[in-house]
Amino acid sequence: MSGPPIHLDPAFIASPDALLEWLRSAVTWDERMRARKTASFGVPYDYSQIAYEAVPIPPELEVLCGRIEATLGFRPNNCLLNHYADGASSMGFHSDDIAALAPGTGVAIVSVGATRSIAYRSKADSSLRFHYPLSHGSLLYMSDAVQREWLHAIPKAEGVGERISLTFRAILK
Ligand SMILES: O=C(O)CCC(=O)C(=O)O
Ligand SMILES: [Fe+2]
Repeated sequence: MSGPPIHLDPAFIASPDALLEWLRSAVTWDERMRARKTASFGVPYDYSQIAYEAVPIPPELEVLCGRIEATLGFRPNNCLLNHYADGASSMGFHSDDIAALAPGTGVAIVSVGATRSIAYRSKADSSLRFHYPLSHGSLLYMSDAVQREWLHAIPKAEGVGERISLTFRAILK
């Protein structure tokens, strides 16, 4: 049985330490969500029942939008950050809202900090499960087809430190 047709590049970011340092110093975190801290840059976006206002994308993230465009063929206009303080911070099984995305685009996730696993469960057969490590500096791409056919989650992990995920989308305006 084959897993979800994801694209995973474990070494997409040349200097992930510098990106993590910049995020730690520059980002003002939103604490409206109980499970983890978030922050949104770019066009307004409603995610998980929270409305994020428009915030200019800083140059440090625009560079990544350009690299994602060169690699995946679409330019994101929103970057939603998730801060997992430690292994107790997690995200349950879900699929992302694809109705809000530009046609033919998906969700690109850059990870920095502690390696966490992303778990997939088939919507058609819940016994069909896969997981992949999201390492410091990696890029994961999930097409709209992945979202239609699979759920994904970031399970709890014992004894790991801080991780930040940067989720890039081309939101329809
Ligand atoms: O933190 C991650 O890598 C997963 C993020 C995610 O699934 C989401 O923001 O919808
Ligand atoms: Fe997601």
